[in-house]
Amino acid sequence: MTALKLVSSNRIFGGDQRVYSHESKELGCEMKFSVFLPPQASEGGKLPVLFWLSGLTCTEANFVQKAGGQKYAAELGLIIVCPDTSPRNVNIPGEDDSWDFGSGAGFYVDATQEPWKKHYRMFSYVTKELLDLVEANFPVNSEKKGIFGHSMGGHGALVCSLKNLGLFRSVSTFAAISNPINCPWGVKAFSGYLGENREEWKNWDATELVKAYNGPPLEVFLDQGDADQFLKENQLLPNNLAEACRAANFPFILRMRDGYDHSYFYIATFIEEHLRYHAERLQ
Ligand SMILES: N[C@@H](CCC(=O)N[C@@H](CS)C(=O)NCC(=O)O)C(=O)O
Repeated sequence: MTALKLVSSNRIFGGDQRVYSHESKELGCEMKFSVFLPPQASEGGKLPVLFWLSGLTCTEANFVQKAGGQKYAAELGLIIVCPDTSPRNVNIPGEDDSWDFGSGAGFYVDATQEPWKKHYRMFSYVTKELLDLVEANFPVNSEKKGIFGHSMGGHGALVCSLKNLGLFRSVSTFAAISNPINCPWGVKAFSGYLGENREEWKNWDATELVKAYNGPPLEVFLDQGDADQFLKENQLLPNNLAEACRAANFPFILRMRDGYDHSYFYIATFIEEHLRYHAERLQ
C-alpha cells in the first residue's frame, strides 16, 4: 500500500481537517483526499466513517470549505473522507476541455473505453483503494461505513452502495443525478466512459440498480431543493428513482426543500440532518 503524504492540517471544532496526497494504483496518478478527524479520534476507539462524494467541477476541498459539516461530525464522532472527483493530469487529449466530462467529472464509474479506461476508474478507487487506505491509516470501525454525496456524487454514493452489497450501512444524497441514462449529463459521460451499449449503462444507473437490487436491507435518503436549476433542466430526475423504489419496495425517504437551489448553501442548510441520520444508522 502506498504511503500517505500530509498536505495540510487545520484544527476545527476540536478535531483536525486534513488533506493527504498519495500515488493511486487504480487511477495511475497522484490523488488528494481530505479527512476530518473528530476529537474522539485521539481517544483510542474506532469510529464510524462517512465517504462524501462531490459533484461536477469539485475537488476534495469543496465540501470541507462550504458544507459546514465539521461542527456536527465533531459532536457525533464521525470521520468524513472526501476524495477528488476524477484523476488529475493524466495527459489524455481533451481531459480538461469540458466541465462535465473528463477532469472534475469522473462520474464514479470504471471506464471501459479508450482513451479513458486506464485512468478513469473512480468506482474502484473509492470503493477499494481509498477505502483500504482509510481503514489502514485512521481509527475506523470497518463495520460502520456510510456514504453520501451531491449531484454527480449523489449518483456515486447510490451506485457505490447498490453495487457493493452490504459495504455501506447508510446512504444519503443531495440533488443526486438519479437516473443518468436518461439525462444529458449522464448520456454524455456514459457514452464517453462506457461506450454506446446502453444495456451496459444500466449497471451504473441508480434507478436501474434499485430495480435489480438483491442485497441486505438498505434505505436511501434522497434530498432535493425544488428551486434547483438542474432539476428544472431534467438532469436529476429524483422522481424516476423514487418511482423505482416504490415499485421495488425499496425503502426510501425523499425530502423536497422549498426554495433551495443546487448550491452548497442548500447543502450547508441540511448537512446537520444528514449527519444525524448517518450517525443514528451507524450506532
Ligand atoms: N460549472 C457549472 C456548475 C457546476 C456545479 O453546479 N457544480 C456543483 C456540483 S454539480 C458544485 O458543487 N460546484 C462547486 C461548488 O459550488 O463549490 C456551471 O457553471 O453551470
